[in-house]
Amino acid sequence: MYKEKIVIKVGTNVMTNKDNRIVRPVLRRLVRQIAELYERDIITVLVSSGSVIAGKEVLGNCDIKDKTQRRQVYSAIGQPRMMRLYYNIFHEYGMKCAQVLPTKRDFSPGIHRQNMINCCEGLLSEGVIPIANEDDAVSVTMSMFSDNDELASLIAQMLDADKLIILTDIDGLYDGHPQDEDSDVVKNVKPSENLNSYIDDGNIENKKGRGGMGSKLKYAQITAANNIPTFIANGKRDNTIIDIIEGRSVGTKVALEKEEA
Ligand SMILES: Nc1ncnc2c1ncn2[C@@H]1O[C@H](COP(=O)(O)OP(=O)(O)O)[C@@H](O)[C@H]1O
Ligand SMILES: N[C@@H](CCC(=O)OP(=O)(O)O)C(=O)O
Repeated sequence: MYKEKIVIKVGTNVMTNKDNRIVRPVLRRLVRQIAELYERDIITVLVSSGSVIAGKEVLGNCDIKDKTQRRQVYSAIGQPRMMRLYYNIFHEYGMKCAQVLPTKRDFSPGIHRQNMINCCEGLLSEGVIPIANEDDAVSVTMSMFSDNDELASLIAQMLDADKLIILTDIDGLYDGHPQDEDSDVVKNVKPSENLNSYIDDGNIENKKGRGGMGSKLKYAQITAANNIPTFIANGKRDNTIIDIIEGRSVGTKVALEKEEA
């Protein structure tokens, strides 16, 4: 019914500045491109991180010592804040959005998975953009995704998307340390290639989000192996999504077939 159905994942690092504040123009640029695609009959499912950092904006430091409980609390506070931001911006563009908060259980074969499919397909059929995030408030241990890169990959596969675009704060996968002058963005990657030696996620404990580039590469390769071309690209740049859709060489493309250089 639409010409194309794509899944876009936006990470915490994309939407925050160095002071960990959410940067509204970044969200506005993202929604502007989703609205432009909608006019071209391309519908988007958005997977957005940000609830934990948004909760920190509201609450500041908190006294809860347990890490899991702290994440639950920050996220429960921050998720409606994220949705208010998105709701208002989509509204400015004359569009509607909706919140979908799955846990990993919702992807096990059976009724939960079918409920998810029904909900997402129903929203899309009404021209409403589903905005998914892990339900961090209740998802702990067994029901947790490794991060939203995994959630985005599962949604793309579940809905048989035409493309998955993983937006982060860097131009793509680099073939060495990203800050090293000799490192370049790897343009094309196959699902079977082992490029783990390129990954340098450092001290993951101190990160704002959860995933790291290792996770993006892993889930991009899993998604691409299921015949869904997947892009890892810079969401801080102005027109990244439109450039990818129009076939320009942007970021790292992970796909079964490599493009000619
Ligand atoms: N080989 C690599 N190429 C690009 N980025 C890398 C690489 N190794 C590690 N990284 C790190 O991965 C980060 C992006 O992942 P992450 O922090 O999870 O972002 P997000 O919040 O967008 O999910 C980059 O900012 C970069 O520091
Ligand atoms: N679900 C969490 C984000 C988890 C996550 O995967 O973060 P990121 O690596 O920034 O995409 C949140 O909304 O804060």
